[in-house]
Amino acid sequence: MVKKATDLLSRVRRHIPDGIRPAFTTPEEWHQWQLEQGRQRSQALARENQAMKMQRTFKRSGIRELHINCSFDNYLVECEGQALALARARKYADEFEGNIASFVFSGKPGTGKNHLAAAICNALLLHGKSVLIITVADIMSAMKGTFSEGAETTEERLIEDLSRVDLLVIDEIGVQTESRYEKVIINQIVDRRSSSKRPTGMLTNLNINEMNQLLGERVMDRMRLGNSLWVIFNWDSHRSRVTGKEY
Ligand SMILES: Nc1ncnc2c1ncn2[C@@H]1O[C@H](COP(=O)(O)OP(=O)(O)OP(=O)(O)O)[C@@H](O)[C@H]1O
Repeated sequence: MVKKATDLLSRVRRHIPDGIRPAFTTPEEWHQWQLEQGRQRSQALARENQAMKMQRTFKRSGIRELHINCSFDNYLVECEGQALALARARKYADEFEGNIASFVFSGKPGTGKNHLAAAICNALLLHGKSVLIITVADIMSAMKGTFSEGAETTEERLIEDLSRVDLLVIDEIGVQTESRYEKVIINQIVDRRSSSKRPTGMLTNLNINEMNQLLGERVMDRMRLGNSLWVIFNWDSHRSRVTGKEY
């Protein structure tokens, strides 16, 4: 078997142009290469299954329609704050691999918090990561749905699913009326994600003190793990200029 593989490899090698380095040169390297390919394929499949499950549960994929084409390149910079927010978001995406740092984008409506969060997620998707941007309201209605008769999933499984996405961005923190259940669920998600070294993004109109008050010190402390990113979006809303046809 090894001899056959060696013969085949030496025949193949004769046809490889000079200067091209093959992925494997010995039967052992070939075997390792095949194992690695298999591992990558099964990871891709698991990711795809998870994305489909998310789509079924939340009735949509990781990024909402309006933000599906948001990128770093189509974020307009007209003030220093925007330039800094853009640079920091871009750096966050570049340094995502193996990083446990979470981020909080806080500030006025329409300033591009979702835009830059979607740009981060779109960049990560290109690198095969799983992402989900979801509002607190959507999380809560999915959670409440698990209590109804014949529900496909359980509260525990839903929390587990939300904890496994490579980057989960929770939007509209502080929009809902404050409820104890909501606080407990966010606490559990952030806790589980941080203990499995997965970062969480948060988008909010609240300031840091209000976030501390709403979510509690436990959650906010976990959000500060590692080299976490906090950006304040304090310029004017861009919404009146959106036509829906720009990208
Ligand atoms: N600097 C910008 N360049 C280009 N488009 C922008 C910029 N800022 C915001 N937008 C666009 O304006 C719209 C509103 O922005 P976005 O949804 O990111 O706001 P937000 O800060 O998340 O607001 P809210 O707090 O109300 O959820 C989006 O369509 C977004 O793509």
